[in-house]
Amino acid sequence: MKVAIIDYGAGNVQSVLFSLERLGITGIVTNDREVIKHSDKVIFPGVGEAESAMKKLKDSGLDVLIPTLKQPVLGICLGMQLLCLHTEEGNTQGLGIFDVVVKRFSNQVKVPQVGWNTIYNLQSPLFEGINENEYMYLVHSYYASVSNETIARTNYDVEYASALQRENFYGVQFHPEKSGKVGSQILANFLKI
Ligand SMILES: NC(=O)CC[C@H](N)C(=O)O
Repeated sequence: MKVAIIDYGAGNVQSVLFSLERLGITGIVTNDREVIKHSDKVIFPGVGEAESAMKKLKDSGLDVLIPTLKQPVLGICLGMQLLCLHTEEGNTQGLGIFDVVVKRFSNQVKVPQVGWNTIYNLQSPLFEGINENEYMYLVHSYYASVSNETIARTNYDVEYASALQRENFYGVQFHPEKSGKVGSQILANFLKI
């Protein structure tokens, strides 16, 4: 199985690579559009700030490629946010895969959320065999609003979409690669889709 990890200079590709290796898969870290296009699965990681990350994506022409992909694609954290319509972070237009806007948590809570929180209302094959209210690791100041594409929810300041799916596109706000055994199970489920 060929799993491409999109390398656009704004992703935590190494921890994703290690988490795949623990599952017996050697990921291909690449920004080569042909390699990504012909892979069996695509992981779109991301850490950092949306505006500069989107610029890096555009500089490498990956903003045009990603929406055309037909194989399963998993956006992680900032990767998921960039697949949405828009994020308030830097007033950044997203790729518009998910019909969702990304907003900033209010100042009623400590921002960014850093640490473990539960995911619940689990749907989709991504969470097969995963119990409700499992703890996952999160680091973020912005969140995707709940919509009909929501396949998991988390509550911090507000109830928000901690996972999204539309057709072959999946997104998770949490870091499965940093969420222990349950995180590995979610990645294994993605690889089986
Ligand atoms: N860890 C991250 O990359 C966070 C993504 C985004 N900057 C947010 O704060 O929500």
